[in-house]
Amino acid sequence: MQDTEGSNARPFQVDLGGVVDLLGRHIYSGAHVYLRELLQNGRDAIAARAKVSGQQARGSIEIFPVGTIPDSPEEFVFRDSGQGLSAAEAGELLATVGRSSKRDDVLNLRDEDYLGQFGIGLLSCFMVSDRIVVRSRSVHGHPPVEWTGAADGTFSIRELPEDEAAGLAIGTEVRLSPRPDDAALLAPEKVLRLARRFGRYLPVEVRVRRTDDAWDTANEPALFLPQERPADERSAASALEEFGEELIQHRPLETIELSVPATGTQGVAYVLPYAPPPGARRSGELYLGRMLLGEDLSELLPEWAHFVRCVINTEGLHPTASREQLVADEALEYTREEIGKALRRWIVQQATTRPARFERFVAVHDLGLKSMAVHDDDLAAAVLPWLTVETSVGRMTVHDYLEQSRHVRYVETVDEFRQIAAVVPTEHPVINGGYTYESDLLRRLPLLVEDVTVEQVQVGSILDELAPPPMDDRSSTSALERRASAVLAELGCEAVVRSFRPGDVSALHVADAAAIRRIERTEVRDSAPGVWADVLGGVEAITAGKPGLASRGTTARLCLNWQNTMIRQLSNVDDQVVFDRSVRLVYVQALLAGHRPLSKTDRTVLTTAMSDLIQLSVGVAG
Ligand SMILES: Nc1ncnc2c1ncn2[C@@H]1O[C@H](COP(=O)(O)OP(=O)(O)OP(=O)(O)O)[C@@H](O)[C@H]1O
Repeated sequence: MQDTEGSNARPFQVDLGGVVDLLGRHIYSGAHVYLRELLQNGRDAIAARAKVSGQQARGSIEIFPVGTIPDSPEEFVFRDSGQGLSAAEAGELLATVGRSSKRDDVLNLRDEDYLGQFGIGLLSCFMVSDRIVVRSRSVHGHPPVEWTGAADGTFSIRELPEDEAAGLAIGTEVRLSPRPDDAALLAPEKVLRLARRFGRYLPVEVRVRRTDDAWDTANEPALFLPQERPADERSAASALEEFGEELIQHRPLETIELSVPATGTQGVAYVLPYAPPPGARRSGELYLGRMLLGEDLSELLPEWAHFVRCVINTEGLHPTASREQLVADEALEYTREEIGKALRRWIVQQATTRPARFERFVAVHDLGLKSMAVHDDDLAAAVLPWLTVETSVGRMTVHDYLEQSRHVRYVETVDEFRQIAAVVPTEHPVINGGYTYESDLLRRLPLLVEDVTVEQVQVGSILDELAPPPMDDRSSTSALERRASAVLAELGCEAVVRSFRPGDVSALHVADAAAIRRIERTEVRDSAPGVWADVLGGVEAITAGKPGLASRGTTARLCLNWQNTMIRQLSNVDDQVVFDRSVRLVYVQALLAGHRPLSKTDRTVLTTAMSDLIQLSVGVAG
């Protein structure tokens, strides 16, 4: 192995301009983070001073945006009352990229009392200024010091004579002279906004100087943390609710407290009073050591937690170098799981102890709850009874359905449901399992609720449940079936006659999933040109050629209702043209009643049949 300590060993050279460019373009989301990094250094220095003195003094940060210092209007000044730096510390810490006093370099761990750890934060000031001047007076009594760093990669240090350091209290002052293009980022309004955004919950006082020599305070109580709420329970609850209202711009439906002590994570989840759009991000506010880390909580919240907006502070999780995300480590995974458990616990508890309020919650977040319940048996068992389903006798909760019948019948698709919903006997309603997650949940019902059986109903079998016409009428109905089937053959449909309620439904168009797919293929093939039509034709040929996939049994059926007066009259029509056109109209009407879109052929059938019938009746009348 080569001896790196030999005479050939040389230190790495760092191109400061390149590093700053790297920070600005690839690590930080923008130059505005310079203020966050300064706030964080100030906060850490104040924490370090409190450790040294053993006192819990609050400490303060004062920011003078550009234009607020009368004799130096071009300058931006940031002051903290932290522990300060000696000349030796400034030389070592401020000018060494990657050197931090806040990390255990052996274990490479962040000291949890501090936010910094990477030793790059101060460099972010070079994104807005070509020069950084740090003046500092150490709590340890060292002489005051001035460190000046330049964007060209050079720095100088000098001890400040007391007359020059007059007015420099214990702590550190950072002076920036913004480049003209970046001056707006250091102007009073912007600075106050950034100070509030990143630092409003910091445990140190943060004040921003105004042009009229007054101060604005950036701090606000972190009401999402229990220790910062008013002592009396009522005011605490209403303060928390108001806080949520400001966050989500609506009155939250419910408020859920979150706490994961092992990672020092605490906060609040507000239940949204509206269903978020599908694919909405899990957003909110995430603070690390009470400083804003970001607004995207997708790493910290379980995937299904779309129905809440959270404000969370963590002391124990680790930031990435950008300080805008969390490191995906075990601690993060553990915290996400614990938050997931807390949300689930809340749901289960609400379902069992506060049914009325829970019903309100379910009404808004039905879909979100279904998506959660699909992967979680405990949750599913608790919430399923409260979820609503569409049945052939109207919308109802699963609980109400089970009150009527412990045998659950459902169809797999919305199409199938529409075909048969009108004719299913009311005493055995069928559930529409075609909506997202519904069939999955229904299939698992017997595992979750005692004494329940589930049956997936095929539309064909519903047809079989319908009564055949009375024996006495069989010769008429058989003839009707034969004649109507002949008319419908070219439409890929077969006629059957049954007797069912309600009598005003003249016919049902019944096709199971395979038949519907075949019909759709045919429709697309007929309207698609060239290659695509050939491909679909090929599929047709394959399914027709293989016994297992044979299109026999995938034929759609038109089920004529013998209880319907018009159908009975139809069986007496001798005129073949009138019969033909009428059957076609009944067919299209049944398609429309089943909410099936009309294909080009169907539309032609409809218009031709209508105009023929009109001509015939005009002829009869004339
Ligand atoms: N205001 C300050 N008061 C006292 N020491 C400071 C101050 N600002 C910076 N330092 C010292 O300089 C070191 C380097 O600071 P820098 O902001 O570059 O990195 P960091 O805060 O350690 O880590 P990070 O990159 O995560 O912010 C700090 O670790 C700290 O010891």
